Amino acid sequence: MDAFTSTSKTASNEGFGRFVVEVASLLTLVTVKKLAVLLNFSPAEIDIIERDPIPGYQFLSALREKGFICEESISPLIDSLNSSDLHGIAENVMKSFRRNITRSHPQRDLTSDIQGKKEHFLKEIRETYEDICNGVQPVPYLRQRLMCVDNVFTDSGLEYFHKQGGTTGEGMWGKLDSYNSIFIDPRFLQAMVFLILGEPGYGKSTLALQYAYDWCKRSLSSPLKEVEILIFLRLRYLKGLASIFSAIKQFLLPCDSRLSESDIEDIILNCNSKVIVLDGFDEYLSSDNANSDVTKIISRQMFRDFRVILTTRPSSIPTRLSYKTEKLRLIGFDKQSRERYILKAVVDCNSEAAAKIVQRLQQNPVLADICQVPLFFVMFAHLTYEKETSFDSVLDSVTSFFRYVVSCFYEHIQIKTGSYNTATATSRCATTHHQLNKLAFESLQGKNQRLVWRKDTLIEKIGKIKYNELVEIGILVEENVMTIVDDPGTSAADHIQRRTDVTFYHKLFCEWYAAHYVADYVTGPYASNLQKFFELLSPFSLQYVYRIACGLNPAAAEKIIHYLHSIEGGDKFAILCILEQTGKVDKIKDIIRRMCSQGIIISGHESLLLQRSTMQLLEIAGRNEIPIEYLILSNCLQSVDLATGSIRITSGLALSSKTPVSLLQISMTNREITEDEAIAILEFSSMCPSIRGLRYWGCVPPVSFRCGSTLSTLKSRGATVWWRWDEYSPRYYLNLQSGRWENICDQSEPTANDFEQMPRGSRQES
Ligand SMILES: Nc1ncnc2c1ncn2[C@@H]1O[C@H](COP(=O)(O)OP(=O)(O)OP(=O)(O)O)[C@@H](O)[C@H]1O
Repeated sequence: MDAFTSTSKTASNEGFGRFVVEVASLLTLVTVKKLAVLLNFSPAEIDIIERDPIPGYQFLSALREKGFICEESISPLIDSLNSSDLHGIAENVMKSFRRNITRSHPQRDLTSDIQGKKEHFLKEIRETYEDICNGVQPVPYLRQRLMCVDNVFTDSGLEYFHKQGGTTGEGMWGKLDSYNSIFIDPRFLQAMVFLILGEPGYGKSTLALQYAYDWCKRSLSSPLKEVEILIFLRLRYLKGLASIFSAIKQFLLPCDSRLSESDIEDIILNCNSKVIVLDGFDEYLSSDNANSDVTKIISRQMFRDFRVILTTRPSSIPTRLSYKTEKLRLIGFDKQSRERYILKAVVDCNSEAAAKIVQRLQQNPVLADICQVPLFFVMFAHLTYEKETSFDSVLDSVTSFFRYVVSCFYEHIQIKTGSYNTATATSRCATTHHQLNKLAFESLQGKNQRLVWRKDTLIEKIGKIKYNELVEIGILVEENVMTIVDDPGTSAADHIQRRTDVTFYHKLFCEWYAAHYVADYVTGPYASNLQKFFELLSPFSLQYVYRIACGLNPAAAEKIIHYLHSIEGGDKFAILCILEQTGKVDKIKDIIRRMCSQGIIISGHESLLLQRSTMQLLEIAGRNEIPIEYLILSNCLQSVDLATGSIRITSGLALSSKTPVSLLQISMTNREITEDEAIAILEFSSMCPSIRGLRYWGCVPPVSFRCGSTLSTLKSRGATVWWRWDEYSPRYYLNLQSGRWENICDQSEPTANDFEQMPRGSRQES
């Protein structure tokens, strides 16, 4: 029994009765009928209400009988008023409830019963989590088919950063068995803060929600069943809120909860095992000041006995993190995760239907790479299943994928409303959204990202028609939120207010519209100081904005790629942008030439998409006879196939011997190279007419090579073969006559002992 029920049984009915009478006068017949339908009243029940001389009273009595309202809570009534956009009435109902019920419970002393309050608090936050967990929408327009996170969540792989270099920040990523490992793996016994990183759409919020679900349901398989309290907060809503207790009250408790912020503080102090999940630091960045509670929590100046899970994009890591922080990252969906997702969330275990979806994905390798990103894959899988048609083969870039997805949304809604024809679907989808594009761009700027708007403000900016359309499609999502108004002079009854806020279905949709703005702006008449313009949006935090802008407009691509090429670390990114342009590279040949002249690296740590894009860049270079100064294959060698003249890298992609590379470097610091591999690489190099140099780095090649014809081919071409352990060790070159290594300084041959003594184990990449 909780603190409220223990006293409410003795509470006078008077207060509640007065409340019912007051509220009955606020509810007209039209309102009552609307609410009754929302609350699933039967036609017969509605008929009785309609016939009553005071329908509001009859309706409230029925609500009371059905248990929808009682002295403890009137949430269903408030929620249905809010979802009918009757916010004014909802507020007045709340005021009446507070006025009458509080007055009729003068003896209610919550502080005297902390245990009761705790139970009540846990019950209330569990209910909130249940609502959120049951509202997962894999595709925006499928609102009628909300799913429970547990029915879609696929444990796709979490890696943790294993520190090796003390304070130097060196280390390696290793895979964890499951998302629950952070609570049970002995390596994390001391860890108090878990920083979970993930690129856009990689599933940070979904994972955070799954933790909330496991705790809420006390899932038997979850270590969270032992945890007494779990606080789950989405940081984007906490902007401007300094107090965590205020945030908990505002976002986790029902609007009519009688627990105060200080109650919450007491309850939390009195809990034993505690976890707090803070989702989306990247959307909170601007509020990251030393005085905010969130900052204090993640730096462990507050809630020290909490285990903290913080999710963010890799480009937005908090500066004030506790030294007891473990870094983890989400790695996206591999083939197995994708298949598991389809079976679990799309086809209801129908393996034949699942195979069809997988087959469609495999038909297009670029699409398969894009679908490493769970957000994209999930939309692909559901749309493919829904539409029963193959995805068009022109889906060869993120831009074309997004364009297709958005057009599916429009098409769907038109079919639903009976207004569908291909022409209108396409033209409505292609309609320019200048205001929305601008708003999206501005909302992503700098550290002041702002991804939630008030409904009225947004309507004012983009117009009611467009607004309604985007809400109907599901690209914009309305949310009822409770706010606490602390302005001087605010009466107690007005302290808590409700309003409708709006956000994008997913941040990537905001980036999609912002990309349109970028593409238009940089090719428009006002594009004078582009450097300054680009600095407004960091390309590294918002890669999709730039990639999509390139895909939308080749002229914009030219400018963006020029800019990326001029900034540190922009080259790799520029490759992704180049590939968004679906093959037309004439205008950027000079940039490709410059990139190739500076050398290209393919690393095993990179995403499959980046590897594929880099490979495509090499192909473009080959087709256009652009020489590549050097190519480093770093920790990504899989095998060498001499029959086809190719090197296969770990992602499964192949490098052809026709690639016009001058110097090839094989860096292997993650494992030893075998003798057969080293010889095969040498033979591969002899097959590449352009190769003038081969370098082995960080590995121990064979003592000698006995492949006379290969060596003489290389010699006749004037090629040199080098070997070096690391930048501090001696450099050896291969005598192409004898097939033996010689020290470059004194021509001495390394002894067998020298080879033996080479340190083994993982080292830093060159
Ligand atoms: N592990 C998963 N299991 C099932 N679905 C997932 C998973 N991860 C992501 N998804 C799907 O991808 C969508 C996007 O994921 P989510 O919003 O969690 O990404 P995010 O990393 O938080 O993105 P962002 O950084 O852009 O906010 C989800 O709505 C969900 O449909």
